[in-house]
Parts: sequence; structure tokens; C-alpha cells
Amino acid sequence: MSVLDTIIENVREDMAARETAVPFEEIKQRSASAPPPRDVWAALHEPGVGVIAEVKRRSPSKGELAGIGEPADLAADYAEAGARVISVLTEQRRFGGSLADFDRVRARVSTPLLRKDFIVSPYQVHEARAHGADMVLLIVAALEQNALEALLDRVESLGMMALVEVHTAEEADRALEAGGKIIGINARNLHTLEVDREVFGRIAPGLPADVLKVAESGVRGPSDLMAYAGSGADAVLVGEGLVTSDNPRSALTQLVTAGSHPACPRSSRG
Ligand SMILES: O=P(O)(O)OC[C@@H](O)[C@@H](O)c1c[nH]c2ccccc12
Repeated sequence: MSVLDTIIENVREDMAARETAVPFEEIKQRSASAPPPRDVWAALHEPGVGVIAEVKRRSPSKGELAGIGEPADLAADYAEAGARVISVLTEQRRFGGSLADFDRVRARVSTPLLRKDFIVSPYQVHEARAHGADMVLLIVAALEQNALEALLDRVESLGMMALVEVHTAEEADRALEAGGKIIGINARNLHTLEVDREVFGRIAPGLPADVLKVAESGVRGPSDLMAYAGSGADAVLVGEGLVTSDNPRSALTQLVTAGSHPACPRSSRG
């Protein structure tokens, strides 16, 4: 079994436990009465290469990344430094995240929030919305085509947007076929956990112009952001490079500054 398969098996177990406590009909109702989602599309269309900053405690490849005492403090730093969207990992066993972390962040910042998890069931989509998510991650490699399409429809029917994550050109075709509008190209292969920063440049040029392209993983600093921008990235998603920095706020400020610099390819485009 690959890492991805094991993670998903565990995610399903944990979800079953939550669903016993809060049944589907109840979570559906909570999602319907949550405050309306924020406009992720507009946030990501501002000029310059935007940064999606991630609250990430651990990773399967590196283990503990940072002792994040209060995720809301980190998120407040991200918001002040100009994150377009803040991503909060809610997967518990490998990433040390939780919906409790998500709630703390939601209570503190008004920035659009991405629920970063391994979403395989409509339950998790309603749960994300009930907790105030504006965006959710859908990983193509984790989903059959009909499940991907059904989940994407459900995400949009609740007024949220999906970051549809791919790692190969074939997965990118599936993402487009399903109607994905924001495509995340992950440099990390979720089966082997290896990072290859060239993957973005191989896949992005084949995507239509009206699709938002997000480069995920492996951004260590402004030069990686610039390289992704040069290959057509509209935004980058950064976790480890920020949380392991001595000063995440200034690390993010440097990325945001690079992303809006006149030398950055997307700076003059809307
Ligand atoms: O920490 P990094 O290398 O900056 O990567 C962030 C993000 O891309 C990564 O956390 C990620 C991308 N896709 C995922 C899917 C599930 C969990 C995590 C992820």
C-alpha cells in the first residue's frame, strides 16, 4: 500500500468516528447555517503571484516540523503579511492537524481559509463548510473520476471552491474534465513523498489560460517562487518553508514582496 492509501484508510476511520457523534443530516444542517463563504476566486485574482500560507505541524516525510503553540497566532501573522488564502491541515495522524486548529484560526482571521485534508466523502465537504471553510482540497490521485466530479459539484453547490490537486499530466486532464477551475500542481508525489520542482513546469503550460494554477510544495524562499512564476504559476502554496522559519511572518513578507515585484511575471496581470 502506498503512503496515500494508508493515510486515506485512517482518514476514513477517523471520519466514521466523527460521523457517529455528528450524523450526516446534522452536519448538512450546520453547513447550511454557517456564515457565507469568502470569495477565494477574487482573492487569488489580485495582481501578482499570491501566496497560500499553510499551518502545518508535521509531515509524513519529515515528522515534526514546528512546535506551533497557537495556530491562530501563526495565522494572524500570515494574514498581516499578506497571505491571499490560509491553508490549515486538519488531517490528524500524519500531519498533526485538527478541526480544532481550523476553528481557532477561523475565529481569528478573516482571510479565506482552505481546509487541507484528504477529502473522500461528502461528509467532509459539509463539515468543512460547517467550520467556516471557503475552499477545500480535492486530490485527484485519491479519487475515482465520478467521486471527484460529485465532490467538486458539492463543494461548489455550497459556495466554496476546490483546489484540485494533480501530480501528472493525466491527472491534470482528469481535473479539467471534472470541471476544476483552480488546479494545484504538487511537486510532491503522494505515493513516494519525493519532491520534484520541475513537475510544475512540465504540466502548467498544458493547462488552459482561464484556469488558476497553483504551485504546491517545495518553496524554500523567493527564488523558488520566482521560478514557479516564470513557469506560469498564479499562486504558490507554502508550508514547511514558513513554519520552520525563525520568523514566519517575515519569511512570508519576503515571498509576498517577490510575488508582487515588477520583475515577477504575473505582477502586471490581473
Ligand atoms: O510544506 P511544503 O513543501 O511547502 O508543501 C505545502 C503543501 O504543498 C503540502 O502540505 C501538501 C500538498 N498537498 C497536500 C496534500 C495533503 C497534505 C499536504 C499537502
